Amino acid sequence: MPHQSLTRAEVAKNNTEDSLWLVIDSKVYDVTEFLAAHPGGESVLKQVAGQDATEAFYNLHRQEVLQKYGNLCIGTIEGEKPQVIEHHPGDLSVVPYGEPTWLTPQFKSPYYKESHRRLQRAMRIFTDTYITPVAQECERTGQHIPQHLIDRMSKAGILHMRLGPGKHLHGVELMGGAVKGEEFDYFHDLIVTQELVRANARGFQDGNMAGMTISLTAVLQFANNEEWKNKIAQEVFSGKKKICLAITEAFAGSDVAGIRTTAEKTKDGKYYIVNGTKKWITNGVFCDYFVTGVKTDKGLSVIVIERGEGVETTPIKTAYSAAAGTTFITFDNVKVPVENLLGVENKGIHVILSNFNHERWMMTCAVVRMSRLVTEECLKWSNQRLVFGKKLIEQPVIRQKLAKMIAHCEANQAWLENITYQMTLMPYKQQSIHLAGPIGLLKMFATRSAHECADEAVQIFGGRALTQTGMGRTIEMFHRTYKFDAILGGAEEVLGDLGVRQALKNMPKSML
Ligand code: HEM
Repeated sequence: MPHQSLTRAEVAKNNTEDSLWLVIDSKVYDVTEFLAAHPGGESVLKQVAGQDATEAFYNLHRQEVLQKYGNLCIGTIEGEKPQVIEHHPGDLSVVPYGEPTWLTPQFKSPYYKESHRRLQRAMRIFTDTYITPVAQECERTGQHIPQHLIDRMSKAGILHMRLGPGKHLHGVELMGGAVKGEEFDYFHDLIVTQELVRANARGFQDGNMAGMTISLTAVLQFANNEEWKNKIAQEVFSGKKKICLAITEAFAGSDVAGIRTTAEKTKDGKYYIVNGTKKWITNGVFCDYFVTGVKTDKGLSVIVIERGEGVETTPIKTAYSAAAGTTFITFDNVKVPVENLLGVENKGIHVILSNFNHERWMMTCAVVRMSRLVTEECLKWSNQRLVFGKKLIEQPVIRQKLAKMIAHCEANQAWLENITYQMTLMPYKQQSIHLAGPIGLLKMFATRSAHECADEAVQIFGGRALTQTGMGRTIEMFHRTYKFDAILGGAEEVLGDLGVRQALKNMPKSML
């Protein structure tokens, strides 16, 4: 039926299961054929046949449901204009606190320049258009990221940007010229991470090349052979090959020095023979290269192992989607050329530690943004949900919960931006000296905040926060997965301790 102008009287006539129309936000929907397929059942629709069902609908559904089922819409009520704001790719949230202050029109920020704003706009459109639909599908099915999306991200320079500022960005076209590679700083880096998170799929978020962000950096920084380094960089940045970091073992998590995988040199000194296992390796299932922590004769070393004979990867079932590609790896007499060593033999701890700050900072960017998304969901839901005859938000106890969540999000983003600003002014070595502690404390606090936000959000959403589809699905996912941020990249307790120990190094020797 063509889209038409209809009167409420005409709608009212279509009130049987043979022809069942209803009005939602001044638009008319013919749900006759949809009755049997409606996830909420037939009877509820029959109860509002021929009537205005706007209030009932928004009490139970997200606006996106109407966008998805747009084909059921047959017209608009004569002389009326729909009130509901539809989301278009690239749109900023209109929910208070739905965006950080620098993206809120009435506020200013000293940190962001025009190139940051251009990049943010380009990343938001890209994420909304290309990443979110794939992310949602993969999160649900557990499929790994498809090659076509990797290729598209590679072309847009997103894979390059994920590694943070550096020479690898020079001369690379980034998001159609939104920012020059030479100008790319840690605020651009923050923007890329925070925009990608909005795809709202925690397992996929890690499945989307998280392994690369923490392992290719080590190759670029510590490879001993320029030609070999460029080959790997080219293969990975073009999306043809995948790479991940393989440090953690059943025997050693945060205690990196405790790893047991061994690499013994052959008699001719040309190869390492690697034996051992790795656990919880993000992306490992689909990777070609493994930047691996091993025990050599006098200490810890890091070598790049290529998938081949003796390398076996099996998926590990975790609390988040299999889209992350979390793996158990077995190395069984794997022959690795000694040229694949990164940095200096037995000094691998430097290679591993040098990566940590950026990883932890990136994880903080992500969890802080995700906490905001959850807070935004709670604000929307409380303003839409009717219980005990009034909106949820009219209950003071709900407003208290929202206040706490907002305060955590704002505090974390402000601290994050402060640290990011320091990072833009310090070379990487200085960052390790001065910022390892503050970044550790920030990540610890951000995941404690995530814990608070997840807990309050579940109480606000009730049963829907325990359901993987429908209104509460974002809350259910966040509550199930925020611990990944609290454990990966250094557990909260380890990072808190690091922060205080680093601070103590700067305590004056004399008593104060
Ligand atoms: C064009 C009209 C409608 C469409 C396309 C639609 C679609 C859906 C979808 C996709 C769901 C699954 C949950 C979700 O994804 O959010 C759902 C659930 C539900 N729907 Fe509808 N719906 C429509 C109208 C209505 C109306 C008018 C009512 C009530 C009068 C209603 C009552 C329900 C109920 C009770 C559920 C279960 C929700 C829960 O327990 O969380 N639906 N609907």
